[in-house]
This record gives sequence, structure tokens and C-alpha cells, in this order.
Amino acid sequence: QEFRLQPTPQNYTVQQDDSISIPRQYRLMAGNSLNNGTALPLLRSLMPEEAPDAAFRIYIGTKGDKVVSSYRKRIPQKSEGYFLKIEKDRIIIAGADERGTYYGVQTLAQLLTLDKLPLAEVADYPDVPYRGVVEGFYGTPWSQEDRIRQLDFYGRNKMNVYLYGPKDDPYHSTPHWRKPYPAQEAERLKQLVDRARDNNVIFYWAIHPGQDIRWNEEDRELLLQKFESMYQLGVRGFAVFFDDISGEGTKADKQAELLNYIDNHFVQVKKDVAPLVMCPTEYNKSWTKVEGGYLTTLGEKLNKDIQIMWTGNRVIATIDRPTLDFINPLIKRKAYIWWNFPVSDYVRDHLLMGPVYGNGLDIEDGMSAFVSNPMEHAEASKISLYSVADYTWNMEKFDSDTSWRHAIKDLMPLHAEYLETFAAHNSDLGKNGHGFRREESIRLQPALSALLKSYLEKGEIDETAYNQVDEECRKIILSADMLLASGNENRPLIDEIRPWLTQFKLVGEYGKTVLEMMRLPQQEKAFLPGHAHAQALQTLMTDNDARYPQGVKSGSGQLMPTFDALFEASTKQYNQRFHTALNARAVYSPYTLESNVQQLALLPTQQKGKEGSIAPSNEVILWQAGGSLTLSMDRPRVLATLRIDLGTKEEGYTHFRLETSLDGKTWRNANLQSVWKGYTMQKADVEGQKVLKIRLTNTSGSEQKVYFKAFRLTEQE
Ligand SMILES: CC(=O)N[C@@H]1[C@@H](O)[C@H](O)[C@@H](CO)NC[C@H]1O
Repeated sequence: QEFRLQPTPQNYTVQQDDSISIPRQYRLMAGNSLNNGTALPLLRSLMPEEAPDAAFRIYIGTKGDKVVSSYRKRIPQKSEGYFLKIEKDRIIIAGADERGTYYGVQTLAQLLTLDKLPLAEVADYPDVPYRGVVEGFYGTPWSQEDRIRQLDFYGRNKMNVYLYGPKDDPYHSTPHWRKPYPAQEAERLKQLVDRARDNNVIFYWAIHPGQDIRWNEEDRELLLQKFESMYQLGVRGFAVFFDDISGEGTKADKQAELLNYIDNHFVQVKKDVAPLVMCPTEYNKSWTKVEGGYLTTLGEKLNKDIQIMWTGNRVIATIDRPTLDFINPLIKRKAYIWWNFPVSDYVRDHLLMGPVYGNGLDIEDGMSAFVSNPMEHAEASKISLYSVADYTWNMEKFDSDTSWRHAIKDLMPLHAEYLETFAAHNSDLGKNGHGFRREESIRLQPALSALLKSYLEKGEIDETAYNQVDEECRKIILSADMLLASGNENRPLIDEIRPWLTQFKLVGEYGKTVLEMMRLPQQEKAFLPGHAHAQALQTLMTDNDARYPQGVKSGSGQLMPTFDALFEASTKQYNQRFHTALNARAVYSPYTLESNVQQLALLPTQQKGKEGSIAPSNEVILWQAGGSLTLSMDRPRVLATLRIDLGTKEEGYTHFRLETSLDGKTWRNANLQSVWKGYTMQKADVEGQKVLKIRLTNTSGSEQKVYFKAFRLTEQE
């Protein structure tokens, strides 16, 4: 693949017929403004041989520095802009500000990877003011090493913010947000703050107090003391997240009062702190009731420089012009976009390795920031983050597929073709509560559907499609093995995705086995081994990782549905021909969910052995009066246990009625009681009951705000 600068510069010209060899020595002419910045250390790390009498010169500075005064007019008049010029006997790097100069050096760093230095001229600047990542997901927070590698990655890719807000850090959220970090954690955070500075990244520390904050002076002072303790560690960016909470903490006027107080008595007082950022409780359009006044209250009352985050028209959504035309007028400022991709904390059995696409390319002037909420898998998230960096720096020149391919090459240059095969087939989320899906196996889709169509409709094999799919299965198996054996090229990545690589190889083998079965449904003996092998592979694919109820998923968008359909079709053909009853079901869940509660309706059901469950949700569920959820079995089944967790104590459950039915007509109550004192999990006395359906209804007569943390049953042996 050809060389490209990342992110794509706004203006980049190269003299085609000429270049220079990389100077071994150079005389440095640096402006004073860079003295305690990070542009010079980076330059020196790239070009170590400084010599006062060298012929080759490097002029580096920011606007106003004498050393670059003759290039002043070439510097883009944009925050973080820079001018970079490589001539035969000199290099000039002139930034609009220190960070712009640093970015000019980062661009030079990329050009230095070429054998010869092109006589290039770059006039560059970012489209979106704040660009980066919010570590704001549920699940295992990133490790220290993950974060160090992330911060270096942001520096190289010109991302300038990282917001620390892992939901499961108890000192970020309830219960310990009021307490300072223990010494060891504090030290680790300090290391991260220093590393962020080295990479010219603003390290934001976020607090998530809303679940139990009291609107009084004590909690306000405790919050400011916590911010002060983080300031002492070097933090110079602060955020307050009010998402996923219910109760007192959700009040807009109280939130605004607290945030303005923090702004006036902390942020403005310190003078070297970035603008305060807040995440509203109503952080997406599908949850907000404009007439309720929550967003307009924030828009009117919050100090103008406080940034307000927004995830879009839904919790998980791409961002376009109508999205911004809705929110910006309400909050009376440009939204600070929190993009919930490639976060996978609601589809943890999937990896989201596909291209970044679907966001508007004409909306750079409508947002103050665009930060991505990534997967708990830090390295694997870099495929998307590379493209988010590209998209937010130069939006109109963003090309999703080109960026995706270069992101993969950047992550594993020596194994790029194998990682691309893996990523192409591991991009869709599968059925999920948000209904958000992604394209998958794009290039193979025509062959997959042609193969299936001709087989299902005419019992014939489309040889061209067959060979394409067969060849892809071979590449899948090869890619899985090559990546698993890739050694130290990017061990952290392989360690993260190993369960999915193992699964990916099984998918390839399953595909090959099913393709062979397709040729044999008329052969009484020869068909059997393939059928047995396919079933063995199905078992291996659903029982492969204790962390995930039904194992990790790979190729779930296109490959597996096609292979399963071909398995079933060929087996049915065999059964009809030989009057046998071989199992013709590939995957099968005995449970189906129906609900008129919008946030529950799409939740997937899972079954493993005698256990059945509805996938949990992280968000606050707005459960309307009379709203119900019904879990139906494929046939009457005898229950052993049923446990439900709505994240609420005893009194919360009085608003709901749990019933079971054997025929879907007559229902009987199944009363709930606490499993453990003080916890929110409840159990129903259904031991030994034969049921066809289970129904949970809000009988309180008004909307209830609850969580949907668990809905799990076990059947009797
Ligand atoms: C603002 C925001 O998205 N907050 C959380 C976020 O922490 C989750 O990671 C996100 C993805 O599941 N869902 C929304 C919500 O639960």
C-alpha cells in the first residue's frame, strides 16, 4: 500500500522529481516558546545528531518566534495549525501554537520513515477542536500498560484529549468518588498524566457522582477536594458525568448549580485548566423529553464555556447534521460528541474491528469535540481510533475504507493481510439491545448469498460462489494461525483477541466442513462423518470461553448464518432422501423475548445447558406503566430457579408483578424475595414449576426507572 500521512493533511504538496537523503547532522534554530514543550524533545528523539556547524538547518518555533518570522504568513491561522517545509538545506516547522508545532514534528516523523525525505510542503490544522477518546465503558478498565500505549498512539495520531472515566473504577464513581485515590493508584495516574503531557494530550479526569450525590455543601466540597487532589497529580482537565443514574442526582438545575460552582471556584481560579466537560443524564435524543426542560435548563444555566456531551439520536448512533441541528440549539453551544463506538460493553462476546463509517462528512463546524468510547480491548480498539483521528482532523477528505486498511497496517505491518481478513469478518455486533449493527464480510457477501440462494431454491451448487467461499475459508484458517503465531509483532493485541482468533479458525473449519456436506446429501455413508464433524465444531464454537455465556462470537453477521443455513439444508435433504432424523438444527435458542418496553425489546436471549438468560443492559430503563416483558419457551419446561435484578431495593419491586403461565392464557403470580439482604437481586419461588411463559409487568400505574442487571433462569435436570 502506498505511503500516506496520518491524519490526512489539509494541504500537502511534494516536488515529484526530487528528494533529499535524511541529514545525519543539523544545526537547530529553535524559538524560545518551545522551551518547556514537547515538540523539541520529540524532534531530538527523531534526529539525534545536533551539530552547531552543520550545513543543514532546522528552524522550529511558533508564530511570533523570530526563528520562523519569515514564514509567519504560511502558518494556518487555526488552533493547532502548523507549516512544515522541507528544502534542500533546511526544514522549517512553524506552529500556530506549541501543540501545532508538536504536530508538525509528528508529521515530520512520518516522512522520516521514508528512505528519502521528499521536498514537501504541509500547511495543516484540525477540523474539530477536541479529538480523542473517553475511556467510559463498563467492564474491565484498561491496564496501565494499555493506557501508556494509548497515549503514545494519540500523540502520533494528533488526538489531543483522553478522558479517564471507566465506569467500574470505584474512585471515579459510587461508592468512593469522594475519597482520594490510594497512594499506589495515585502514582499510576500521575504516570499517565505525565505520559499524556509528553504526547501533548490533555488528560481529563472525570467523576461520576450522580447515583448518590447529595445537593449540599459537604458533597460539593468533597468533590472539589477530589478535583484538587487530582490537580496535585498534574491533571489539567476535569469532567463530571451524570449518565446512567436515577433519583436526586438527575436534577438539571442542581447539576447546573454544582457545575457552575466548580467552574467559578476551581476551573477559572486555576487558570491552567481546560474547559470543564459534563455528560448529561439525558445524553441522547431517544431518552430526552424536550418539554421536560432538562436540556434547556442546562443550556440556559450552565456557564458558556462548560462543554456538554451528547451521544446522538440514540445511545449508540452515528452523528449527522440533523443530530446536531437538534441538540445544539437546546444546549446553546456546540455539542461535545461522545461517540459510542467501538465500545462493546453491551455485546462483550463480539469484537468491533470494522471500518468507521456513517458519520456526516460535513459537520465539523457543528461540534466542539468528537471523542470515541472504545472497547475494553485497548489494542483492538486502535483500528477504529486511528480512523476517528483521521475523520476528526480532516473530515471532508476522510475515506472510511482507505483509513481502515491503513489502521490495520499501522497496528501489524508484517501481518496486515491476515489481520485484515480477521477484521473484515469480525465487525458486526449481532442482535443487541440498541439495535445498532455494522456491515460484515462485505467483499464475500455476494458469493455467500449466491451460494445459499442456488442451494436453497434449486438444490444446486453455484460453483463460482462455492469456490470463492471455499477459498475464503482457507484464508480464514490461515489468518487465524498466522496471527496466533505472530510472536512479538503486537503481542498485546494477540493476547486481547486470542479467544476470537481461536473461534475464527473454527468458523473457517466449520465453513469447509459444511461446503463438503453440500456435495454429499445423496450419499448415505459419506455424508455422516461431515455431519458429525460439523456438530462437533458447533459445540466447540458455543462452549469456548467461561467469560461469555455462549462463548465468543466470530463471523456472526454473515459467515455463521450462511454456514448454519447450509448445514440445515443439506441435512434436511439427507433426511428426506434416506428417511433419517439426523439433527438439522444448527444453533438454537429455546427462549424468545417480547416486550413493549423500548429499551428491552431487542435484548438477545442466551442459553447454555440448563441456564437461560436475557442479556443485561447498562442503562437506566424507562419502564412505562403497564409495560411488560415476556420470555417464551419453545415448549413447556420445568424451572429450578429464576433470579431478577432491577438494581432497586425491596420497595422498587412492589411496582412490578411476576407471573408464569403454562398456556399463555392463565397466569399465576410468582412472588419475589431478596436473595441477599441489602442487595438488589431477587429470586422467584418457581422451583419445580412447569412453564411456557414468564412475564414481568410494571403494575404501579406510573413510569418506573430501573436497571436491567439480570434476568436468569435454570431448568431442572
Ligand atoms: C454517555 C454514555 O454513553 N454512557 C454510558 C456508557 O458508559 C456505555 O459504555 C455505553 C455503551 O454501552 N452505553 C451508554 C451508557 O451506558
